[in-house]
Amino acid sequence: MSEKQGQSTGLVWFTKDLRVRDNHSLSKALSENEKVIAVYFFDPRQFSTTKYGFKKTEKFRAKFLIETVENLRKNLEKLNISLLVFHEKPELILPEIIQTHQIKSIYYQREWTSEEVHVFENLRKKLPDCNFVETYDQFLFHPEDIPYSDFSDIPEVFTNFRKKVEANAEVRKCIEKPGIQQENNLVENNTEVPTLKDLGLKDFEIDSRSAFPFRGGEDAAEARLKQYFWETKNLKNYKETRNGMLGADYSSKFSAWLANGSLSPRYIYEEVKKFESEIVENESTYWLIFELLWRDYFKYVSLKHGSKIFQLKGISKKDLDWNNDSETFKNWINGKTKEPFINANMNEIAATGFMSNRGRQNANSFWAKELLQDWRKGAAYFESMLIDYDVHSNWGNWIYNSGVGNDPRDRKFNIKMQVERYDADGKYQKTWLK
Ligand SMILES: Cc1cc2nc3c(=O)[nH]c(=O)nc-3n(C[C@H](O)[C@H](O)[C@H](O)COP(=O)(O)OP(=O)(O)OC[C@H]3O[C@@H](n4cnc5c(N)ncnc54)[C@H](O)[C@@H]3O)c2cc1C
Repeated sequence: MSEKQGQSTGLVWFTKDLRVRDNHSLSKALSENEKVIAVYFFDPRQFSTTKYGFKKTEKFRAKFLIETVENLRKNLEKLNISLLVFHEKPELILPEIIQTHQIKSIYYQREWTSEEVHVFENLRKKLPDCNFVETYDQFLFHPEDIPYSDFSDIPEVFTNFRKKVEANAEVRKCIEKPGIQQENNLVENNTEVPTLKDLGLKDFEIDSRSAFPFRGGEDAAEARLKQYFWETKNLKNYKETRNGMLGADYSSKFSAWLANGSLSPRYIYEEVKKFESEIVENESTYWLIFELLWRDYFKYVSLKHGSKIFQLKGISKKDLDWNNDSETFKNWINGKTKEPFINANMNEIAATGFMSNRGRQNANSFWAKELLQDWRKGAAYFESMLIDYDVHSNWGNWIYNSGVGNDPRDRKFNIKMQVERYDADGKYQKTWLK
């Protein structure tokens, strides 16, 4: 339905699409309803302790998320849209909101991994009269636009996927930020954004060595893009610097904002195209889009293979022998292995919630292919710690680097050679082995 329903109120349920710009659920709700309100849930399940004994979400991502939701609330308020915020399971609160505000339709980003689907399915059962409007809004290349009619046709090799997508699909244009609504669109809102303490976590100062010294939220994301592209023009050297490990500027650092949806990949794409026409078009400008295609690819891998990405065999048919030694795990996470380079990386993630792509590949390969430990425990630890945790990118990269995914070469990283190539002067290790 594209016309406004008489006096209807639509609810935008924000999940991992925490932005105002280029947000399809928000735009759709505004175009189809007289009034629109919004809601966000800090779901306690996301802050519980895992079977491995650590938090599902550690303080780094939690703080970033709090900042993101505060910023979203402010930006929505400027449009006269209220964001209700709860620290509770959605299925316990949504039915009441639906009733109080006489909501006919709920708009949200479509997800397909098991935990998210479980919540949505539960709600559909509880609210049979409600219209659930789902939109894929996390991709660069929309699922309806890629040249595969069925997800089962997605190739197992990234290059085959990339080439066909690049030749046959286009990135959809961003939609503009919505206009300001009438003041009577606002509703009474006594809800509060929880603190780290409310989520069972301790407050902390950002480590001065952090490669990710940024705040959460759409405003910070756009400021970072402006700085990386337009002020410093770092984008034009991205391909040469992207394998760096120290400082904020060797790579874009877009991942954390992309992961919670405060930055749209289509917006990045449009800005790259603008940069190419106004400043320079080179291998580096292309490479950022190339990396965003990797991001898409892991989403398509999980759409194709479902929960296999969380299972020991991954998407392979390999029955490998995996160990499960708790002392080895402790040494790995505490930076006490025999490899100083791995230790430095593990110290970095423990102190900041961030690790470079180079570091992640090495830490993963060492855990799974050198120590031969259950790769899922390593992936779960990264899920806990990473400020930019994304279910598809994390588990997809982990199966890829552990030999149970879609790396056609099944590489094991030679740590000594990696050090020679990426930390020959030892600066990175000196920074993180203090
Ligand atoms: C074991 C392992 C776990 C990972 N877990 C995550 C995760 O949970 N969340 C996450 O966003 N990325 C993950 N990555 C991918 C990658 O390491 C990060 O996206 C990247 O380091 C983030 O820094 P950046 O934004 O500066 O990247 P840039 O080099 O600036 O790249 C730009 C964007 O491209 C995408 N991208 C780049 N490399 C990859 C990749 N290998 N896979 C998927 N997307 C990529 C990201 O969205 C990134 O923000 C993981 C990689 C490995 C090897």
